[in-house]
Amino acid sequence: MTTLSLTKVNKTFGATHALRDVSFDVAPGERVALLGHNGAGKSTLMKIILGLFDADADTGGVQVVGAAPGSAQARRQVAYLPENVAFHPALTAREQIRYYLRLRGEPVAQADELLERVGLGHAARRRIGTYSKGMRQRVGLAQALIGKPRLLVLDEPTSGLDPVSRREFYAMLDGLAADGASVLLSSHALTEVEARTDRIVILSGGTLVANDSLANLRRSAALPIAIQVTAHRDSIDAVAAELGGTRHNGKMVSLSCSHDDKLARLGQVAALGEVIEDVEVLPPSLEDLYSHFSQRSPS
Ligand SMILES: Nc1ncnc2c1ncn2[C@@H]1O[C@H](COP(=O)(O)OP(=O)(O)OP(=O)(O)O)[C@@H](O)[C@H]1O
Repeated sequence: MTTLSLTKVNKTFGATHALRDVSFDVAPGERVALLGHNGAGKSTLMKIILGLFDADADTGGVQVVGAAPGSAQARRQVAYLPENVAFHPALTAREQIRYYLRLRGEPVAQADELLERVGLGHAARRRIGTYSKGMRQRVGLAQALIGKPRLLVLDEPTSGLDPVSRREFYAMLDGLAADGASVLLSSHALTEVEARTDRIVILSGGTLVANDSLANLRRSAALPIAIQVTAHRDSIDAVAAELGGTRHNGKMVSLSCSHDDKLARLGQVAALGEVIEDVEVLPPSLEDLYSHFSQRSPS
């Protein structure tokens, strides 16, 4: 069974068509990045999944762990982490998580294990008012993990975190996904989701314009691949004459080719033998793909 199933979801606010016929599924254990420019419809879609907004009547369907969004069954299985979490500054993380456990009818003894799991075991008895933003975000994740949710909906979960905290945050998500939880996260930080998610969904002006793995998006976009060839210094003229391309800094030649021509182009480079010092193949980045697909959006 899919964890999340969206079929032709529509949402209008007066004259604003925030979502138009958006359809995609999320499977158990899948990590899906939801991308889109400001106002693309990401938060609206998340709020529909959480049952905070109703989709329009002409929507095909929304199933959250097999139930209607916002129903008691769906709410038990879905966790939400907003971009900016707010907790009582005078409480310790342990007190705060125990409080939420009590509200959810779960044993309060789980608090220590949850905080340990998000890397806050050492600070569990410190007041949240003394925490950094990254630590507060971890308290939010510990709260989201109460009741072992099957779907985690995370709105810009790493915004404002430093690079190390971001990496640690994604490592925690990897562990949760490996245990079978599905993750749907929105982000504007393209480079970090590039490596840490299984599938990319791009919304543009409320319309879904891409929904696939990075590898498949690269194939379907067919954007040029860059090859950077570094020659030994006294050989650069010969290398440039043989390969063409653009010369840089007296040592390097940049080539651009299609996916289908890549191996033939690399063969030409390899045939030059010892005059080549190094070769780097740079596939289109998620940023390139994002611009490509976002611009293709129907108006
Ligand atoms: N409660 C609301 N009332 C009226 N219009 C709304 C409401 N919520 C969202 N919208 C509009 O719907 C569109 C989609 O907004 P949404 O907040 O979903 O975008 P987003 O992709 O989350 O943007 P951001 O990256 O800036 O958070 C926007 O045009 C927004 O102005």
